[in-house]
Amino acid sequence: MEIKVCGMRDWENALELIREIQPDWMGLIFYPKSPRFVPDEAAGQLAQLEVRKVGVFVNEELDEILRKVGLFRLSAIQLHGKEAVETVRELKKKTDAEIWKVISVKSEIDWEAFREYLPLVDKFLFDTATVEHGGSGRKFDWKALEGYPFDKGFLLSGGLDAESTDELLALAERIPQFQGVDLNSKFEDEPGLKNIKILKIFKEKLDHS
Ligand SMILES: O=C(O)c1ccccc1NCC(=O)[C@H](O)[C@H](O)COP(=O)(O)O
Repeated sequence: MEIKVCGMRDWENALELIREIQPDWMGLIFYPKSPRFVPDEAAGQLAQLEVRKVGVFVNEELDEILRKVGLFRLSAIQLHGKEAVETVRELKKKTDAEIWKVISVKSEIDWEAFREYLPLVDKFLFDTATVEHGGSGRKFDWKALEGYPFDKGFLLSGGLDAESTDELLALAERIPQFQGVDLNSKFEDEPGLKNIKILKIFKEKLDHS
């Protein structure tokens, strides 16, 4: 199962994460209202990290997204707002980076609303719907995923913690398109600073269950 660790911004913490966990993806948040927001000044260090980086954007201008892709050497773009299909189509014409569309879940999911995104995106990512958009530390009811109708792979996020591994592995058995997890606030000592020991426990439980 793939692991994305989101909301990184501290250089030493990021180096330790890569050394100890080797995540498949590291998430950098470019939503100015987030307590995990990464400023341009951090690019000099973070762009050099030897890990695939995904930039998280909420209803951002395309030019600004593309600027960050270059500045931070992003491998993927996570669209975490209400980005319309036409916006995603325009973005896809302008970048080789992967594009991920977030599906924010309140209760039931209107799958047909996402069908048009299929040819344009590399993954979906499910998260709990909240006014802050992300990083809520809250799970949604994963029963909503049981009817997932597409072949496209997806990541799951929203309040995942070190105790979630058994349930996650059971879900992956039932839904093969479930490719990986996105870990954030439940693994933090403070916003933007991850507790590597707890992440290690999570990874070991996932690998040895
Ligand atoms: O984490 C944030 O501060 C954030 C703010 C606004 C949009 C997205 C944000 N995070 C993006 C992610 O992909 C998180 O990992 C995801 O929301 C899950 O977070 P958590 O519920 O804390 O596990």
